[in-house]
Amino acid sequence: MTTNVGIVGFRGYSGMELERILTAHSGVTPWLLEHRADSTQEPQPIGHSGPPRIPCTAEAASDAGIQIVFLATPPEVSMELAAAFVSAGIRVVDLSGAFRLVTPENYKHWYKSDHTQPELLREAVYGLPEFNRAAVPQARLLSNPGCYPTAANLALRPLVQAGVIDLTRGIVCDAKSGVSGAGRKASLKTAFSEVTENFSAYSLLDHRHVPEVLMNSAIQEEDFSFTAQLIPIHRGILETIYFRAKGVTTSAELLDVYVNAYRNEPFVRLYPAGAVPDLRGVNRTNFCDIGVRLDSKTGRAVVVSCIDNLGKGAAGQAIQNMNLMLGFNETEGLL
Ligand SMILES: NC(=O)C1=CN([C@@H]2O[C@H](COP(=O)(O)OP(=O)(O)OC[C@H]3O[C@@H](n4cnc5c(N)ncnc54)[C@H](OP(=O)(O)O)[C@@H]3O)[C@@H](O)[C@H]2O)C=CC1
Ligand SMILES: CC(=O)N[C@@H](CCC(=O)OP(=O)(O)O)C(=O)O
Repeated sequence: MTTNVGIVGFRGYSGMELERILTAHSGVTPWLLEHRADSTQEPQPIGHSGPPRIPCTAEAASDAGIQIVFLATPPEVSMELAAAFVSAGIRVVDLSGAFRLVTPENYKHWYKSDHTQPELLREAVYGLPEFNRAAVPQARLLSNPGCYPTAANLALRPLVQAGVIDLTRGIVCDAKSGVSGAGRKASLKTAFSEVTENFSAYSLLDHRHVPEVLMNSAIQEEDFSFTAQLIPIHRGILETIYFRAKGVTTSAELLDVYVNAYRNEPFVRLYPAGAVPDLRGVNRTNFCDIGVRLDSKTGRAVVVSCIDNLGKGAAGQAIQNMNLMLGFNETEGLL
């Protein structure tokens, strides 16, 4: 007997990745929730029509016995759908930024539009299991973290908590993302000729993922500089994080902070002191790979944190959260 789960936004990049992983998951059966019948119907190979499709309504999902719905949709769409599903007693895992920022004012400031579901926003559980695993199983509305913040928070929070960053000298997070991070919808920014053999920075000083890093790693805005950049690859996020160390003098000591924090974490992999991970190592996985180097003479430190934006940055992490919500082994379907 498997549990029925639904995917809205299954034609998008995160939705497709959800379908791919959930199809191979031993405990669930995915259903596709069709939000509009006029969307392009992509041809299916003969004999491989994929999961069943039903209309994207709470009623149809209830009739199909769906327990959890994944929303791989833009934030304004997620807000409305989350309200409808939650009030029908169907749990939601939302992949958008709609429910990550705690207050409607903060949401409006960074996402430039009003929040239409302030009560649900208060109730939502932020699902970065490495930091708040205990709250995830009971969530009715699970807010899946953003891609850049996942890589940044997994790298920064243990170091801030251990007090080994000299915050008075600032942190610089130089972040690079593959083009799938911008979604599948056609745009000039992501057109092949704009992206290929190119490399560009965007959203300088006001990227909407900044507050998500600050609130989860207890860093002040004035101490954190973040720049998002687009690199000509399909998937992957690599963040190079620079700071001055405090109270530790070797790469091994800095690495030890991570070893202690992530000893029992199945999805955070640490590289030996001085060695660094790369994007190929995390491609199509739910891992976050971290490497560190500290210059003993000057105290300058560099951390490299890598994820697949569609894996640990979106669908993989959403399924890790689903596993906790449904009482499965946390790694089911993901290793
Ligand atoms: N891409 C990434 O790396 C990450 C994305 N996210 C977030 O996850 C969400 C999905 O992202 P991504 O997969 O990249 O986006 P895509 O642009 O690839 O896909 C968006 C999906 O949303 C659907 N959609 C659009 N409008 C509506 C609507 N009015 N009602 C219902 N469905 C709608 C689209 O359907 P159709 O195709 O039929 O138009 C499409 O399937 C976004 O909020 C994004 O910010 C979060 C972390 C990482
Ligand atoms: C390369 C690229 O454009 N990446 C996107 C990732 C943001 C994203 O997915 O946004 P939410 O999860 O917060 O909705 C961006 O920088 O806006």
